[in-house]
Amino acid sequence: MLSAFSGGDVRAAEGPLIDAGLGDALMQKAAHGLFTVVLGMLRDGGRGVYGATAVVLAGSGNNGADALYAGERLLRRGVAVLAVLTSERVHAASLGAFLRAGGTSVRLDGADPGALALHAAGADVVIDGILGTGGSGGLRGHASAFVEAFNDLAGPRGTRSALVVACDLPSGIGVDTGRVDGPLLDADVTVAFGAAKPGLLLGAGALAAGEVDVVDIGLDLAAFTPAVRTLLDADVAALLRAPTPHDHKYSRGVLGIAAGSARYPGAAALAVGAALATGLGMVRYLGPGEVASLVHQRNPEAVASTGSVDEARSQAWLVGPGAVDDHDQRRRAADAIASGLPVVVDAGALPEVPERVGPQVILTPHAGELSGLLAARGVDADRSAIEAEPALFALRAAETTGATVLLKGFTTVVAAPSGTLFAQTDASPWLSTAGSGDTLSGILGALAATLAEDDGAAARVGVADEDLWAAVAAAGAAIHGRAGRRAALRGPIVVSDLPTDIGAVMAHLYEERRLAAVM
Ligand SMILES: NC(=O)C1=CN([C@@H]2O[C@H](COP(=O)(O)OP(=O)(O)OC[C@H]3O[C@@H](n4cnc5c(N)ncnc54)[C@H](OP(=O)(O)O)[C@@H]3O)[C@@H](O)[C@H]2O)[C@@H](O)CC1
Ligand SMILES: Nc1ncnc2c1ncn2[C@@H]1O[C@H](COP(=O)(O)OP(=O)(O)O)[C@@H](O)[C@H]1O
Ligand SMILES: [K+]
Repeated sequence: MLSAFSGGDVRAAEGPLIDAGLGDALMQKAAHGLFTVVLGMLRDGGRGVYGATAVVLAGSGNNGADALYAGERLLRRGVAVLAVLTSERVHAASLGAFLRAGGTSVRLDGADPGALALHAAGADVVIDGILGTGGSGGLRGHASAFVEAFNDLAGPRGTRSALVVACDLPSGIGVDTGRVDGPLLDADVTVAFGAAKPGLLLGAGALAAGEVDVVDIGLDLAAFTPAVRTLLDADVAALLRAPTPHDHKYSRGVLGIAAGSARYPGAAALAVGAALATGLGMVRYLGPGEVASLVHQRNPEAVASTGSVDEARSQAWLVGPGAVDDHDQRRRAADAIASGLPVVVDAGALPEVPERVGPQVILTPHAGELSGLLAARGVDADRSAIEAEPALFALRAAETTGATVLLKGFTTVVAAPSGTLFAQTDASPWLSTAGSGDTLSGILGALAATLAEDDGAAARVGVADEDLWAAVAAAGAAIHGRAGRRAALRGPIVVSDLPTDIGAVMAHLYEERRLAAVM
């Protein structure tokens, strides 16, 4: 599990060490970690170390100091390093050490930002030490002009020649929110000190951070609660429930699915296919006969009926994908939500959610649907406001409804009503295609059905019982994202092919768990 701690908590954890006179040692550890990552990137990129060129962007605070001390270490390995001082003030000791090691520095104010940006764009590595956890709001003044010029000249990440390494976080992102106001340097790698910060895992901040590498600087965060968590493969694998020789189809978990309608029959087929590929005892499909026929063309193993929720005994429910303008499907959605069983509520069923439910109800809105859900409860937030601060609004919805809320997007944010947050950035943008959400809901439904009666599941993944459904939702997003990445290797994603990739991801996860057990 990757756990992110708020900027305030990381500072509080540093407090006793700084009081004990270890502040400088912490900074040296941070700088050493940053230096080590940069060395690795130069070597892996085939650029070599001796004779390489680097630009250190150093702001007024300790973040600039970390970057300058890393620059000092690079100089001693034969890298030519220019420090661009982005503020009027600079940490004197680190600049002194940098200059004594043979570095050159230039102040951004008074210099031509375009010329410096051109130099940086031609360097092998740019270290972004403009702002760290002490920053507030987007980049301002000279730093902002420099970054805009660099982005214009160097081009987007992935195509530019300079590697950008963010020191602790990409300067200018909201440390705790991932909110981005104004220009930023998109990092290839972010080297986070002591712990990841929430902004590295959320929304636009996660996009800017690139790969996140956490360097241990000796902080003890045991007394603090993570602000955001990301499940890694091992966590998802630990959560899964594999069939045992004593199982039969009913004990493995039955998922009832009330999805699809005359208008959108395909959504039902996609959700059923994804649920079966995730693995479970049985899918009971409830819906119009013509939709059931379509489901059966692809998945004859689904058991279909036109009956009610009460007549279809299941361990969990999935309601809503493609279910619009259909009175019977609306009634099934309301009944499933009222059943007290775990239920995944998507798309057309979201308006059926009553004022107050429990965390076993997993809502799966995208930003537009969340806007509608909140508006119906007197909270005014349009789509762009939600996209700018996804965690804030997912939490708001979870607190207001009592449900677990999975907010879809580039990063999937899951909020439990307890306040626990997960963020998953496993997906490929190729997943942004119609029907993709229907497969996510099928995966979630299958996980819910297999884990509904598994008392040990929360402990296996290391969360409190009350947060089990949030962890299940995060695991579903991880599986969906991984399957999407795998599918995208073949070309643009065709959602109806995704079950093959879901099955392969599940096989990989079970294998990971088997290996973990024998180690
Ligand atoms: N503490 C420790 O022991 C350790 C800490 N560590 C490191 O310290 C970092 C935190 O350092 P920090 O607290 O000095 O804050 P940091 O972000 O570098 O600078 C803040 C200054 O920037 C300015 N400013 C603010 N907003 C701005 C804006 N939008 N645009 C432009 N300027 C802006 C503002 O100055 P002002 O503008 O007021 O002059 C403010 O005072 C942390 O991320 C990690 O890297 C590691 O070494 C491990 C040990
Ligand atoms: N830019 C993106 N990068 C990665 N995944 C994305 C992106 N945009 C959307 N997704 C994912 O694609 C799916 C889209 O779901 P949704 O909007 O409900 O589609 P539909 O209703 O057509 O099935 C969600 O799982 C979402 O997280
Ligand atoms: K930074």
